[in-house]
This record gives sequence, structure tokens and C-alpha cells, in this order.
Amino acid sequence: MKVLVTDPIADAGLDRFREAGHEVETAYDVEGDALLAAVEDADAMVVRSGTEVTAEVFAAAPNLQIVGRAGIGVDNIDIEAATEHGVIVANAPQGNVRAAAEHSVAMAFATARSIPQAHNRLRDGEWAKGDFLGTELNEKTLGVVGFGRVGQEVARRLDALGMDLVTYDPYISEERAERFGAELVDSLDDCLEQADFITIHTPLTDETENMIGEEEIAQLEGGYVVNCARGGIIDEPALAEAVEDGLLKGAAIDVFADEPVDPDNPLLDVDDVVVTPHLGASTEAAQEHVATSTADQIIAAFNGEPVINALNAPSMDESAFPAVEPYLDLADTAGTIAVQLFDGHVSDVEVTYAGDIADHDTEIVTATALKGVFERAVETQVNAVNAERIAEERGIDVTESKTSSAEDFQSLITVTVSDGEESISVSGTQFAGNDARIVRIDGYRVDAVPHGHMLVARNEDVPGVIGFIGTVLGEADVNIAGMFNGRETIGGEALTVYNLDDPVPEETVERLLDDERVIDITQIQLNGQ
Ligand SMILES: NC(=O)c1ccc[n+]([C@@H]2O[C@H](COP(=O)([O-])OP(=O)(O)OC[C@H]3O[C@@H](n4cnc5c(N)ncnc54)[C@H](O)[C@@H]3O)[C@@H](O)[C@H]2O)c1
Ligand SMILES: O=C(O)[C@H](O)COP(=O)(O)O
Repeated sequence: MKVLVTDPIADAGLDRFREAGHEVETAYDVEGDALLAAVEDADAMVVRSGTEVTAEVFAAAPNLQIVGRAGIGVDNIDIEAATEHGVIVANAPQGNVRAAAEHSVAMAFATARSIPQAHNRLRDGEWAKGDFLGTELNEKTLGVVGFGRVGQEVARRLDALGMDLVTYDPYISEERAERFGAELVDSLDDCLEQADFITIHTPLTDETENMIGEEEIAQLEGGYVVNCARGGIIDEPALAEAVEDGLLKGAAIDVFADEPVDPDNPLLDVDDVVVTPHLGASTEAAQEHVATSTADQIIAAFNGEPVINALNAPSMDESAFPAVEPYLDLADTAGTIAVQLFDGHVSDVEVTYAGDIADHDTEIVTATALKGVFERAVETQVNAVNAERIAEERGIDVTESKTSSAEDFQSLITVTVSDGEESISVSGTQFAGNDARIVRIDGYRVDAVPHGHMLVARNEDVPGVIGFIGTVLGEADVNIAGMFNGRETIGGEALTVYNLDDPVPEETVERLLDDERVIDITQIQLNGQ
């Protein structure tokens, strides 16, 4: 597989790919047409915040399976477009949390004690001791906006340094805030009014974009702002003006609305604003961690294993995967057989789990069954990432049901497709040793190996019909490798599944259908064969 790395990551991550036998191409600072050309034959991409992974990038990368974000923020990746194209997006949300928290604390001290400004003056030969009278963090109130992984780690550290904590985060509980010694307030206004320092730790979303504007800044009068989350959350000209005018005592900013930051950005021109070039995650430990975690997830995706931090695909606990893995191909096959045998317009898909498999998280199995149903019907690549979306777009209802009883099987998966009136069900199981079998089609008990060329015949249950079908196939030089006949009542209707060594020519199918004892013939094409 070819892995395109477009932002610098630690060597440990690059080595993981090479050790696993994959090709690594690094192309830093590429954009526009150069990026589209570079991604053309890539099976995976690794990015940090420096690469905009747009819908055009996905459209230009037909082989792309996964984009790994060696870090947390994914606001530079069009996840909607990724899902459309069936591409997994995964990040590394743990590896740089401590680095970002430490940088936020460092930035709070840097602005409160004017460390960079004093440093510069001294380097210029000035002993400006009298010009810098700082603010202690001790006994001040810290307002943490966004109390997720980084926000909590910042709270923990600054609590230990004697700060009082309030937090604004509409998506956490009071208990969670209390566990970190913080008071959860109801509004951003409450937070700003109480705080001497605010530190931002939300993602950049439609809701948080420009969340801190002129009015909000005014409420923090005499205070400090730290932003090591994302540019675009704070109105940059308004912040620059507030610090310049002395409304705020200072600000420390690691992230900018446009990066690399424009030299004309007003924040770069204000003495009491401390700036760093998006360094929150830039420690050796963090970079090694996010690079290896991202590489491991990409390699897992290549191997068809679960991607732990996938943001747009069914994810699952690594330890739970072995129990469901054997059912993935089976679900795909049951879905593809069901849809090929069904004559109507599919409006509903039901995936039923019976027996042991019902005790497991089957989200990824259901998504794979949907892939089986849709793979032949849509133009785009279908996989577990976008199958649910494809169903939704087509107005198809998907249900998953579970029951403990699996007849005499240990586990049974049934995929039923229906148009609301008529339906067809296909059930499969795994016998010992990963021996997959289709054991029921439309109520008929069968025992078919889902492999190669399959033909499903419905015929009258009368003497001679199976011999007739065998003879016609033989005359067309199609060898029967195996067959299984199921029927409900003697002399009624029967269903026979044939495993064949070759596909059946169309004229041979017509010849079979010309016989009045043959009700229907369907050649099944299995996915990936
Ligand atoms: N400067 C850096 O190098 C650096 C490093 C790591 C993370 N980050 C950034 O830090 C931010 C936080 O990362 P994280 O891992 O803690 O994310 P997280 O998802 O764990 O936490 C984000 C928190 O923000 C809250 N939130 C969302 N919308 C909100 C709103 N409108 N108002 C208030 N709270 C809101 C969420 O409920 C959540 O608790 C992200 O933007 C991330 O990209 C930057
Ligand atoms: O979201 C993140 O992980 C940080 O902002 C780090 O971004 P970077 O990997 O571009 O340094």
C-alpha cells in the first residue's frame, strides 16, 4: 500500500509503515494541483493541521481508504466528503493532550509575567526590571471554555497552582466539572464575568466560530485570554484592539484563523500579546505518540481490522473484534445474495443476529451487510464507512434485531431485503474452522458454500427437473462443483443452489427458463470474486 504523508510526523510513525511493508511518500507543503497529483495513487494519507483535505482531494484519490490525522483537530478535513467516498477519517486524540495542556499553562504564565517581552528587552541589552509588574495566577479565577480532554488537564494543573476554576461547556455534567474542582456555569457570559483568565479548549465548529467577539472580550475587562485550541474561535482584530487599548491585560495565542499566520495579522503587532506558531502539540513525546498511533490505525485499516479512533466509520473495541470478524464476509455475502434474488425495489433492510453473535457489538457487521446489498447498485465505492449513509440517501430503512435462539446453529445472521410487501431473506452461519455456509434462502433450508459462481434455481418439485438442469449445464460445458436442494413440501416448490466452476452463458439460462418446470433462475455474483 502507498501512504502519502503531507505534514511532518515523527520518524517512529514512518518506520511503522515501512516495517509493515508499506511504501511511504512524503510531500510536505503541497497544495492545489500538486496535492491532487500526489494523492492520485495513495491508499492512505497522513496529515496534521497543515493540509486541507477537501472534497477535491477525495475525488482525486480513487484508491484512498483512510486519512490519518496525527493529532486531534480535524477541522482541516472534509469528513462529509470522506464519508461520501467511503474513506475513513481517524485521529489520534490522546497523544498530544498533555503537551497541549502544558503549553496552555506555559502561555498563561508567559502572558501574566510578560516572559517573552522581558526576554527580548534583555536580549536587546536593556535591564527593564521596572517595566514588568506581573499578575500571579494564584487565587485568580480561571474560566475554562470547553472542558474536554485538554481543558480538564489544564484545569487539573492550574487548580494545583492555586487558581479557582469555573467552566463553560454545554455538553458535560456538573459532576464531571466538580471532579476536577471546577464549577460548571450555564453560559459563556457567566464564565467571562467571573474569570480573570480564560483559556479556550473547544473544537472549531459552526457553533464555536467567532464565539469570543468584541462583546465577550469586554466582559473579561482587566483579564487575560489564552487560546491554544483553534484560530477562528476568537475574533482576532477585536482581541488585538482590546489588548492594545488596555481593556485586557494580555493574551497568549498559539493558533490562528489562517495558518501559517499572515505577517500583517494585528495580533503580531501588539506588545502584550504573546504568540507561538501552533506549538501546542510540538513535544517529542506527543509527536512520537500521535505518529505511531496514526500509523497503527492505518495499518489496521489496510488489514481490515477496526480503526479505533475512526470518526466516520463503525468503530469497535479491538478486543471485541475477533468475535465478529468471521461474520463480516458472511454478512456481505448474505446481503449480496438477498438483493440479487429480490425482484422488487428495496425499501427496507433488516439484519438479524441469533445465538452467540447477538451478544456482541454488531454495528460493523450490519454496515458490512449493507455494503453487500448496495455494492452492485451504486456507482461509488461502497464500504462499511458509507453504507449507512447510502441507505439513508436512498430512503431505505435499516433495522438490526437480535435474538438468543439460533435454531440448531451457534450463531446465525439473516439479511432480509423487502419493498414493504414482498421480501427475501438469506441466512448464513460459520461452522468450526471459519467454514461459512448459507443455510437458508427465502425459508428453504440449504447448505451452500458461498464461493465462486453460484446459481439459484426455483423449480417445481417433480422428478427429472434436477437432471434436466444438470444436463443443460453440462451441454454448456459448465461443471457443477456442488449443489444443495431444499423444498418445503413434496411436489411443491423447491430451491436449488449450485456451485459452478464457470459462469452460465445467458442463452443457457434462457434455455433453462424455457422449461415450464423451472420457475426462476438467478446467477449470483459474489462481491470480490
Ligand atoms: N494547539 C495545539 O497544538 C493543540 C493540541 C491539541 C489540541 N488542540 C485543540 O484543542 C481543542 C480541544 O481538544 P480536546 O482534545 O480537548 O477536544 P475534546 O473534544 O476532548 O474537548 C472539546 C470540548 O469542547 C466542548 N465544546 C464543544 N462545543 C462547545 C461550545 N460551543 N461551548 C463550550 N464548549 C464546547 C465539548 O463539549 C468538549 O468537552 C481542539 O480544538 C483541538 O484541536 C490544539
Ligand atoms: O489538533 C491538534 O492535534 C493540534 O492542534 C496539533 O496540530 P499539529 O499536529 O498541526 O501541530
